[in-house]
Amino acid sequence: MQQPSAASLSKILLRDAVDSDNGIAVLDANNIFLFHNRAFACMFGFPDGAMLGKHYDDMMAWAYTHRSGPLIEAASLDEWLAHVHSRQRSVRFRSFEVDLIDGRWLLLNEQVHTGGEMVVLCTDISKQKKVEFELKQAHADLQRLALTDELTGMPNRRHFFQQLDTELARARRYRHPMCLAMLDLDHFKRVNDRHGHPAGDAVLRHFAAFMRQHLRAVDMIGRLGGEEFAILLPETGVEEALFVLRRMVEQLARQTVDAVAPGFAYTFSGGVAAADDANSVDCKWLLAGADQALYQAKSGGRNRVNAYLPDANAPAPADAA
Ligand SMILES: Nc1nc2c(ncn2[C@@H]2O[C@H](COP(=O)(O)OP(=O)(O)OP(=O)(O)O)[C@@H](O)[C@H]2O)c(=O)[nH]1
Repeated sequence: MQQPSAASLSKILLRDAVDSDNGIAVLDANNIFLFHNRAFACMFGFPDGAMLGKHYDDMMAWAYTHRSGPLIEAASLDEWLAHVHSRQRSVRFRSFEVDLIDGRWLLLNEQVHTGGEMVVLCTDISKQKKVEFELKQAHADLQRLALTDELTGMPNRRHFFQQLDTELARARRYRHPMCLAMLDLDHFKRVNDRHGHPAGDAVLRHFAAFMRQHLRAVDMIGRLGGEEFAILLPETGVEEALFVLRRMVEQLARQTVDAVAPGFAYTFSGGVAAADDANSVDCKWLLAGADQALYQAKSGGRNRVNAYLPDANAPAPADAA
C-alpha cells in the first residue's frame, strides 16, 4: 500500500481539526490565537473565527463580561488570569477539567511546543460529569443511610459507636470527663400490643425528638436498636448527667402523645457510666457499666435513671457490647 505524502496527511489532519466536534486551538508563545475551530469558539461562547489574532486574556475578559466561558470563582478576573498564567506552560503537557458558566464541563489538554506555541484540545465531558456527580451523590446517600437509623433519623448503632470511640479517645487524651447513658423505653412491647406497630414507631420518633429537645447540641444521641437509645455526654461528670437525665424523666411525665391515643404517656429507664480521668476505661467498659445501671433502673421499678458506681475492688461490669 502506498504511504500518503506528508502534504496529503497534513491536509487530512487539518480538515479533521477544522471539522472536529472537539475544540482545537493553537496559541503562539505570546498567547495570541493562531488557529481555532468552530467547536472551540462555540464551547467558549464565541462565533466561529472570532478569536483569531486575539489575545487569550482579552477573549477571557470578553467572556467574563458577557457571562459566558469558564466559571470564574476568583475574587476578580485579574486574580483568575494570574492563576491561569502561573499554570499555563508550567509543564509540557497538562490535562484539567473546566466548568463553564452554562453548567457544561470541558476536559482541556494543553501541549506546549518548543517554540512556546500551545495546542489546546477541548472535549465536552458534561455527560460524564453528570454521571460522576450522580454516582458521588448516590455514594454519599448510601453512606448516610448506612450510618442513620431510618425511623428516627438519628445515628444508628454503628455510627454511634464510631462517635463513642472518637469521643472517648479525646476525653482520655485531654483528661476531660464524659458520660455514656443508655436509655430504654419501659414496657414498650405493650405499646405495640395495645396500639399497633405504627403507634410504637410514632412513640420512638416522639422520644427521639424529645431527647433532641432536652439535650445540648454537643450531646450525641444514637438508636442502638429497638427501643434502646444511647447518649454520649461530653464534658459531663456523673452527677451532672444524672441531673439532666432525671430532669428528662420528669419532663417526659408531663407529655402525652395524643396521636397514639388521647392522653397516652410513656416512660423510660436509664443507666449512666462515667469516664472521668480517674478511670482507665474503654468503650466496652463504659457500655457494660451503663447497661448494668440500666438493668438496676429496670429492676428497681423503671421510670428512673441509675448510675454505675465503680468500686475499685469490684469486678469489671459484665460485657454488654
Ligand atoms: N414499633 C416498633 N417496635 C419495635 C421496634 N423495634 C423493636 N420493637 C419492639 O420493642 C419491644 C421491646 O420489648 P421488650 O424487649 O420486651 O421490652 P419492653 O416491653 O420495653 O420491656 P422493658 O424494657 O423490660 O420495660 C418488642 O415488642 C419489639 O417488637 C420498632 O422499630 N418499632
